[in-house]
Amino acid sequence: MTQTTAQPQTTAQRIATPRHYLMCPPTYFDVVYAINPWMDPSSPVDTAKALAQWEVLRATYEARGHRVDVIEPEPGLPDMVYAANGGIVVGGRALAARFTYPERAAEGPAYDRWFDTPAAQGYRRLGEAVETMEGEGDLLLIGKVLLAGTGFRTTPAGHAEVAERLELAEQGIELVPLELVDPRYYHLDTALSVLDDGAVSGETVVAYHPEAFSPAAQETLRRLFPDAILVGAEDAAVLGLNVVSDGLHVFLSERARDYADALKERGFVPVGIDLSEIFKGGGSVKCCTLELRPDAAAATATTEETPR
Ligand SMILES: CN(C)C(=N)NCCC[C@H](N)C(=O)O
Repeated sequence: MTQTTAQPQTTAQRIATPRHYLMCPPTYFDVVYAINPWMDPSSPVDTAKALAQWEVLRATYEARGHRVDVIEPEPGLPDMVYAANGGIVVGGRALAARFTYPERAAEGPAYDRWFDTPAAQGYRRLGEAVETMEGEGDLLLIGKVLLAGTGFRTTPAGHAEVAERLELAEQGIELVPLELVDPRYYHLDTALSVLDDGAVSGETVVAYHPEAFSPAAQETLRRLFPDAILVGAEDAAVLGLNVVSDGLHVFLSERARDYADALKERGFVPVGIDLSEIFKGGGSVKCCTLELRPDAAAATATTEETPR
């Protein structure tokens, strides 16, 4: 069970900061192969319903003031809706994914090409990864730490390539590997939510399902985040941890009830979303959302150069 208490556990001020997201409509979404335990090709998918649910998610972000860009979906790539897997963008540097399974291989080049479009102006296109690396599925930034999942998809060599090509050391970012051990939680973002990077509130907050991690990774998480929200089996099993947070609003599966209560106690505003069709492919809110993080230094320089 998710650990909750009756009283608010924080005095920290939660403040939403505007984000830039990339999403891909589920126009060609289907479950025609099984590469994770959630996928059952014999169970029918209602693509029109998936599209309607996805539109609600997009509109919900926009209503909260976030910018959403959309990548053109490609026929024959039914998992392309899971934009978070398409790459990783930190400090304006964009590295496209290299997928584990051949069924998704063509998504890497598709996401890479998007970084050459006018909407991607301001982001530096680094091309595709050479090593296996499934983007924000396994790589979650919190402040100056990049939490990096491994065990099922992204490899340690993929982590090393990310560190080098995104120039993490130069950006003052430390990569922290975390081993996943339960095949249902095959990507880091199915087992851990980044809720607050502490930039505004001064309090870094994550939530995670401890049993999804190796004993060593659990120890690392306890050390880094002693006040984390621990999410129980029931909420984890509806992919409740697969959330997007803007520092105040936490967009998550409407089925993760205890987790939503725990979020309220910590001063967040949970925003429940129904993605029941997209869930059939083994993903939820976060999977549909790639966060694009501009180069803060370049943005500051541009602001300073702008005549008043
Ligand atoms: C949390 N994220 C981004 C994900 N978990 N992605 C969903 C990927 C689903 C796809 N069928 C696959 O197995 O690759």
